[in-house]
Amino acid sequence: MTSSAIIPSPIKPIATLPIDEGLAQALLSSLTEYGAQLHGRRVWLACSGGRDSLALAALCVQLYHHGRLPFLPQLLHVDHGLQADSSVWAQHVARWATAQNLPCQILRAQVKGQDEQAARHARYEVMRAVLNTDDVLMLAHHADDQAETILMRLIQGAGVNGLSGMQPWRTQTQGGRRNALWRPWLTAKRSKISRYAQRLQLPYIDDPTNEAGDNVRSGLRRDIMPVLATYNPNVIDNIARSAQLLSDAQSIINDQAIEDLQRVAVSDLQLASAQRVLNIAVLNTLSSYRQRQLLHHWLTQDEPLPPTKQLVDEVFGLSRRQDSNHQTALFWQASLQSYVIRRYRQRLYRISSDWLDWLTLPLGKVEHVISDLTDEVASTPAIRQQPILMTLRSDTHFVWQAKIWPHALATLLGGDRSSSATFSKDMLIKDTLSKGTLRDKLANHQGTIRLSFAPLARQQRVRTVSMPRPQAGKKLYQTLGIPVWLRESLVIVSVDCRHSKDGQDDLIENAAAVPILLLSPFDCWILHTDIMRVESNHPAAFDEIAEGVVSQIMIQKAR
Ligand SMILES: Nc1ncnc2c1ncn2[C@@H]1O[C@H](COP(=O)(O)OP(=O)(O)OP(=O)(O)O)[C@@H](O)[C@H]1O
Repeated sequence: MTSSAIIPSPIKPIATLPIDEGLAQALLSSLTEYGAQLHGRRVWLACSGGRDSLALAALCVQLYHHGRLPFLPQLLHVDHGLQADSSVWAQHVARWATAQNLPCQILRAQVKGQDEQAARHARYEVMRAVLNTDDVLMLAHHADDQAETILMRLIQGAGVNGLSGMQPWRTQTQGGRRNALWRPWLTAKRSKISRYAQRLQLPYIDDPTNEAGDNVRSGLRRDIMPVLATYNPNVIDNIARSAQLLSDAQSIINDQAIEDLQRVAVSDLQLASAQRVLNIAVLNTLSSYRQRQLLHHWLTQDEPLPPTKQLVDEVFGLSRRQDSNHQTALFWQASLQSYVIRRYRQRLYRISSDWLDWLTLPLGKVEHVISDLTDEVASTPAIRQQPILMTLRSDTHFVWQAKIWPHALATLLGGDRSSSATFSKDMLIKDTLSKGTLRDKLANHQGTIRLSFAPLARQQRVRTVSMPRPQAGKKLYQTLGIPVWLRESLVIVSVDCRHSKDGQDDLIENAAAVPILLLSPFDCWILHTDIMRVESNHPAAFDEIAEGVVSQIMIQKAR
């Protein structure tokens, strides 16, 4: 309730007045249906002070007083501060609650904008801040509200989900906290609630805009619903029944989309809400209506509101393209954050703008010195489990750490004698360099080994063990299948060796750092060098040497 209202007559206690059995049944049967979810949870009631929510609060008081309701909800009233007298309404609700022995909290919302939508948004925001995880918030929406909602959505072109109307029970998670909205009166008619409120002489606040007809909802209420009732007096119940049927249909669609998504999502490239990836080839095995449904579901993950049909159609179109132009980027400003949807090769990416921004942050140079690889690799299994962890890039949203496993590194460099590697000494690359060279030192683990991590320069030529010759820039990205947005996030890991001279560590003369690995946040490639004992047909044996670990930092909103 946001507009000027009429402040009503005196307040009377209602606990012992007669109960409306029809309305009580509506509430109690919803209580039975959601009893398991309600068990042990704190229940609040959002009370505008209007007829419906005051009547629901009154019924709760009465049923509780008669021992038919096991809890008494606490009232939450939101003062939108949009009208000069809104604080007077707030005081009125608080006084009524006190007279009924109902706990009540008055909250002040900061509304950005003037319309109903802005007020509703601000209202839920401020109420959510009060709710603890798993709390339940009762709303007084009723069958007439439901019918109006469905008609409104119908003329806006909603799909099955929208035409399912408001759900009697809906859980929502935001900022890491989960709570539930409960609408126990969706089967109760407005006319019944009005009669009940009058019988109890409830001092509700009358909001004249409800009947003014100057917005879509009140226009439908005033002009359309009475006309529809002349065709079928059960119009409200019938629309509610259609909504229920569509709600069941939506559940089936959701189950199907979840099942399809499990097959089509590329799970090793998922990064919570930052990056979600689909395999287009698998997507194409589904019928086109299931593909569209899956895309709708895929886009909506991590978001409270679905994308438009137009966006789903555009993403569908993108997934169908066969050409090698990967420049198309579809932008989606969703409720919680914005995303870009892109296609690269046979994959579809939904990338959050936080993640895209993070991918452009500069990469620092970092080093790690291993004093004795054989010590780090010592044969106890526990130590073998300890990776070298290097932070390559981090901000308040994401941290990228490279994990290097010393035992795999030792094996790769050719000298882990404790390793049970399948490679024999014979497989070491032929020793053509003189004693005391870097390779020799690495192979014998004399002195210390320095690992350095530096961004891959665009013109830097690199040869992975599966490439016949070194490549740089675009050619390299294409060979390795690195999408455009990951190209500033490539790191070269190099190794060089110091040897002990009079107890001092010194860099070996002319022993330049040798690049051994190329890392991206999701991949690791072993590079071809003559110091390593890996041959191109055996790269898989060293898969375990390194991995990129990117963690998403969940920023909890301060309460
Ligand atoms: N200012 C408010 N403070 C707390 N809850 C509210 C407020 N406004 C609305 N609500 C809750 O949201 C529900 C739906 O809002 P809506 O705007 O349709 O209600 P209303 O017509 O203003 O009030 P009512 O439903 O109480 O007659 C209400 O039934 C009530 O539970």
